[in-house]
Amino acid sequence: MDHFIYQAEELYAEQCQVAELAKQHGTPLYIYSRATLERHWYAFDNAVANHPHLICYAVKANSNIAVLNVLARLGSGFDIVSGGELARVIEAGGDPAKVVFSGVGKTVAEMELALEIGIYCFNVESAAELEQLSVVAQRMNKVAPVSLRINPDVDAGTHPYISTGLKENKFGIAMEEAEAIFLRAKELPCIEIKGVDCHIGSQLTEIKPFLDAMDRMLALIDRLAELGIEIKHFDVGGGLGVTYDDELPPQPDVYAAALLERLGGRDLKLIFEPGRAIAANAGIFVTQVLYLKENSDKRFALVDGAMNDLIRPSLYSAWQKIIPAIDRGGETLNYDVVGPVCETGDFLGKDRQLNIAAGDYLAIRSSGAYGFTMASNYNSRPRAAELMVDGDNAYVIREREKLAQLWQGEQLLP
Ligand SMILES: Cc1ncc(COP(=O)(O)O)c(C=O)c1O
Ligand SMILES: N[C@@H](CCCC[NH3+])C(=O)O
Repeated sequence: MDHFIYQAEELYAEQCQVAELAKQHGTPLYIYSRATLERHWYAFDNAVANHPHLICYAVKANSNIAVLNVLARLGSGFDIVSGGELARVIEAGGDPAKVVFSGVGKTVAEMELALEIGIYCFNVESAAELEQLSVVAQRMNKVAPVSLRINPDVDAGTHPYISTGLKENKFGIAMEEAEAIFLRAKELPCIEIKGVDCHIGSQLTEIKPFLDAMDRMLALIDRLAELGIEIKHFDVGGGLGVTYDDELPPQPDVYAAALLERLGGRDLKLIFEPGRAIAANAGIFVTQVLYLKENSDKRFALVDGAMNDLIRPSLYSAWQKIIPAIDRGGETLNYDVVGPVCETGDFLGKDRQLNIAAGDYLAIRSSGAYGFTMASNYNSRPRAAELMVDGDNAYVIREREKLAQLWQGEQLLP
């Protein structure tokens, strides 16, 4: 069920009219739906209800503390990749005992913070990181719970920039080295082996690469058992895709059922790290048309939102649906929807059929994940405001940045 639908010609976010919210709060503006976030989270949790599991929402997708808090209230765990994300989880009321810490470049300070707070486990991505973590844990008189992230070398069939499970990618430990590094981990007194993990890429729309990865990981788990290394959990990572256009990715229940079948009777807790599948279609990005302009044979809609607010189209040539907040009906024209940033690559969508006039509001759909979290202040543009709707209430969950925040922390020379 979609919570961003038209009632007559007006687009609604749950029971709030989008154009009204835009008028009231200004644009550019992110709007998230609480009901959608919750429904998406439960889709994962219910899919594995009969098996020991933990759903660790990938904070990088959308890290607003109100979003994290909504999920924490459901009992969600969190997948983090920095000390900053850990701090957000704590601020949002998340349970550190349900946090997994991924990432190829954890610093000593981040390790210390996570050990101090007491997280569920570190997803260690190299032999060097394991040694560093062991030193830090020993110094702090703590035991670091770890999983080793293994690179299963499967082709996720997604955009090269968001594919992570191939040998040539920087992520994880090569399968050939896995056993040796596990044996080393077993020797280290301040390291406790908990599990294995993998994450092969993002926006996967087929189940096969997940199953290929799982087969390789389960074979590894069996080999480790022969070496006397007991694996308690298997973290399958995130990566399940969403519908931006006409993709038909497997739903979480179908995906989970396939994984559970492959798991056989193994006594392994399953951890999932979904980001996009929970947040993307729980959000829209709203922008106002400033000007319409025609150059030779091209028509442009210049809007007040830009690549600094939503970089996916510019960075990955990602396609996201663009719809009017109030549908005028009638004849449409072909537009490139572009922002005010001084880059040719600053566009939100190309070749879109729209019937619009200056002043109209447009909603860019599927913007709840990797939208605001990838925003910047490029061109000294204050970052957008964020709202969360909950039924017929809308809450400001992040104020629009003020101009003075642009140079906060900067200093003139004496
Ligand atoms: C280790 C890890 N886990 C989870 C995710 C979340 O991925 P997605 O948003 O595709 O579910 C990512 C990002 O791709 C990741 O790198
Ligand atoms: N930022 C990417 C996803 C990257 C996933 C990070 N591991 C996107 O917007 O599609």
